[in-house]
Amino acid sequence: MTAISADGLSKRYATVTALDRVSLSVEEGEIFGFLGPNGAGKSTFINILLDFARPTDGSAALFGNDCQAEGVAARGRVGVLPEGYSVFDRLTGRQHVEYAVRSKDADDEPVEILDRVGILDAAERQASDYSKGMKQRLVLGMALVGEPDLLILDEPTTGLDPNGAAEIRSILREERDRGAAIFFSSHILEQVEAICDRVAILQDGELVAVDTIDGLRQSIGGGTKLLIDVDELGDETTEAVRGVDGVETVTIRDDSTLEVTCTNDAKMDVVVELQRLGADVVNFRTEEASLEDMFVAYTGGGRE
Ligand SMILES: Nc1ncnc2c1ncn2[C@@H]1O[C@H](COP(=O)(O)OP(=O)(O)OP(=O)(O)O)[C@@H](O)[C@H]1O
Repeated sequence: MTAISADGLSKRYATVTALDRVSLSVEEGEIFGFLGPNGAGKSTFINILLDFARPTDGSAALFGNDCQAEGVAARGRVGVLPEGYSVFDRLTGRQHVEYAVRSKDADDEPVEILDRVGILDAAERQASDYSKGMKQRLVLGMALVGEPDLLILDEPTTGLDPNGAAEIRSILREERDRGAAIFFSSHILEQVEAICDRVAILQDGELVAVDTIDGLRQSIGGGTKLLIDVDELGDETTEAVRGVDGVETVTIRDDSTLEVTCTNDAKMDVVVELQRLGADVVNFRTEEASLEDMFVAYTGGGRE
């Protein structure tokens, strides 16, 4: 079933178009990554899903329930890790999860949830004394209560050490494998690349790409990037390569290596252009394009 569907969703503030006719859908059983530079409109999109903000045009639905007109029903099957979450001052970790179990009318065992998110040892401590990463694990644990059919997570791994981030990724995979949809925004491209089935890239309120990671790779040049070592690199060389038909991005690595993402057809043209400029090509190899390369290709350089 479709977990999230947005249809021509727009949000305008006085002088800013935060979202511009965004249409997308997220299905149950998939992990969907939501990427975009600062100010692209990611939080606005999530806020409309949760009915913290109202769209100017278009509509959004969760499991077929309109997020605004049927907000309570829409959010009934959803677990949320919001952007600016906070914890209650005097409650322990266990009491937080007990509260989530009661308010969702669920039957989860709080101790099992705390164990799953790796903070069982701190179950009886006041959550206000938890570290940032522990608070984040706690709020994620509360989101998992009641086996939601959709998890909406804002930056679920920020603030966690690498082992912690890997643990959270494996929880998200387990949730996906039991059939839930996971929709999350992230600054950490490597993490999105590691677990997402599909990715959306948002820029200036517009969706510039929605695809699998492999699909994005194909569309920016057959999935490869060229690494060309040249004896001398000047601005004019970079500019000339940028002007070759089919070239998407050109960056310089370590002063003497050109990194070029381009269509398959353009690969030879790049080398021919370098020779025409009199550059001495010392070495030439290809590498799989990373999500970061694709993000740069789609957004023209902005990175969160
Ligand atoms: N309440 C508001 N009033 C006016 N403008 C707003 C409001 N909320 C958001 N905006 C503007 O809408 C645009 C999108 O903001 P949004 O917070 O959705 O971006 P974001 O992609 O979540 O960014 P970040 O990664 O920095 O959190 C920005 O230009 C922002 O200034």
